[in-house]
Amino acid sequence: MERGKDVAKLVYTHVQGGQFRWVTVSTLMLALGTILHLVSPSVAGVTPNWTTATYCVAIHLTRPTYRQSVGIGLVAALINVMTSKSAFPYGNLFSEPAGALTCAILVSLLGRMGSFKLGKLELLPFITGFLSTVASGGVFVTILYWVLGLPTAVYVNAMWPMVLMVSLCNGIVTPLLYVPAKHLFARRGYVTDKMGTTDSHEGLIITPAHDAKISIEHFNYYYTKATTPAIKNINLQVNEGDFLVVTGPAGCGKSTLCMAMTGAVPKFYGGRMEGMVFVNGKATTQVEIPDLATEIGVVMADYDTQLVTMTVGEEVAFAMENRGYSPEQIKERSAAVFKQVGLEGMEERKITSLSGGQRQRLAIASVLATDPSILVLDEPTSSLDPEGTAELYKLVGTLNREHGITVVVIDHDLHAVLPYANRLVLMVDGEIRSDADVPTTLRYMYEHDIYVDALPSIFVTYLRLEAAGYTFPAPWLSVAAAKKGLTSVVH
Ligand SMILES: Nc1ncnc2c1ncn2[C@@H]1O[C@H](COP(=O)(O)OP(=O)(O)OP(=O)(O)O)[C@@H](O)[C@H]1O
Repeated sequence: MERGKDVAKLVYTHVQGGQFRWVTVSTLMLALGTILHLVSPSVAGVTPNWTTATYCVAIHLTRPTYRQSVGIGLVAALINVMTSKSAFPYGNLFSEPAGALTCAILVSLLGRMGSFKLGKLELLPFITGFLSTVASGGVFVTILYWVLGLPTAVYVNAMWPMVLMVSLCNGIVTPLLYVPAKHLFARRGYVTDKMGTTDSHEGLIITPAHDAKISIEHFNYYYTKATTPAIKNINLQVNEGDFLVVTGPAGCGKSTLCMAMTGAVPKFYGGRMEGMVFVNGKATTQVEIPDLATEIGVVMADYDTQLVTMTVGEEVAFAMENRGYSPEQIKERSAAVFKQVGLEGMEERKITSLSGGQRQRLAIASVLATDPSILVLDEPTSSLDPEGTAELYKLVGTLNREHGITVVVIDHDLHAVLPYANRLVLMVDGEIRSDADVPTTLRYMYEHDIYVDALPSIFVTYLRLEAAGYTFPAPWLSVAAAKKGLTSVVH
């Protein structure tokens, strides 16, 4: 274990696609393999085993675990069984997992021994393409020999030579597929140009400098392939009980900051991160995204995409089932959460029959189900009408004040949310320009002419009257505050 790592010097690079990268890449490669398998002609009865060649490429590029590799092999086997014209294709169910496992073992063992190169040519895809096909073909013909009771002479003199010929073909086609696939996926950010450059913070002890619910320290972030950072040197602490609003012009980095709080930046989006984001004292690079979700619940602007079941009750239960709650716990917690968000009695309703505002509440209920202490809402009102917006923020304000949930809201539309906020952060071009109480940041925006369109008109009126020489006991963030202020002047 390394101790005392300076957070300002931490760097973490990650490839895009996170923990599901191997699924994406192997699915695309197997789809290509299936097409090639269906269209490629055979020369003198010999054709490459395209399925094996394509999953070898996927395993090379993403380096899945042995178990994941066997899974890739099983998917390949099912494709082969379904597309095969052979009388007994079921041997594939054993042969393809064996081929995929052989490839994974070779990539892992030989990869550790360094790069095998002949000039610029990488030899590893040739070796794995050949030997994985020997393994998979060998298992396949051996099963065929046993099941069909074929003569040993046929097995030795016809089947094995055929396996070796196909393996040789695969030794040639695997590198031919590997090179363009590597460049293509690297261009999309799914694999790094140099395999093995993904950093790991495993084993490091990384501690926050601040005792906050969320502590963002010396944080810079570059999206994959970006040359300029989307987030620049951010230091921000969200304290327990805060209702923090983050605002700023389009493209200033608000959503990126929000995703960094959930660990999705950089663990899902990939890219390069400097510094650290801590949630409840844990470095986000050292916690898996689903584990972080029990501490920090996130509702996105397109909240409908977060709803995956048919009924309201199932939606909230689903979140808890995934976290291993017992049926009794699910019942008890569901009732509490529906009460919190004001959806009691709607458990049996179809989600499609709910209004936009109700679906938004349901999305909040399902993230609250696992009892996170922090709630992050990224532009939650973008598809709500003014009434729905007001109701939503009333609910979030109650969750904050009465249930002690720390809240971070990202929004353009400030007038509805600010009456509940205790802090307002202004971001411009990836940087924080103001982090203060609400009136101070609003005044900063007005005086520096930054994003003034978002200023609540009541506050602008207050500032104009103040500039004209009137003084009021408190700034105006609501009509009620303005009435109070005006009354104090008149009387
Ligand atoms: N997946 C991505 N890949 C590459 N660049 C991205 C990606 N998402 C955002 N960016 C870039 O990062 C910068 C910050 O974007 P972000 O979405 O965080 O801003 P925002 O303030 O939330 O914008 P908006 O208010 O329009 O939602 C922008 O320049 C954007 O183009």
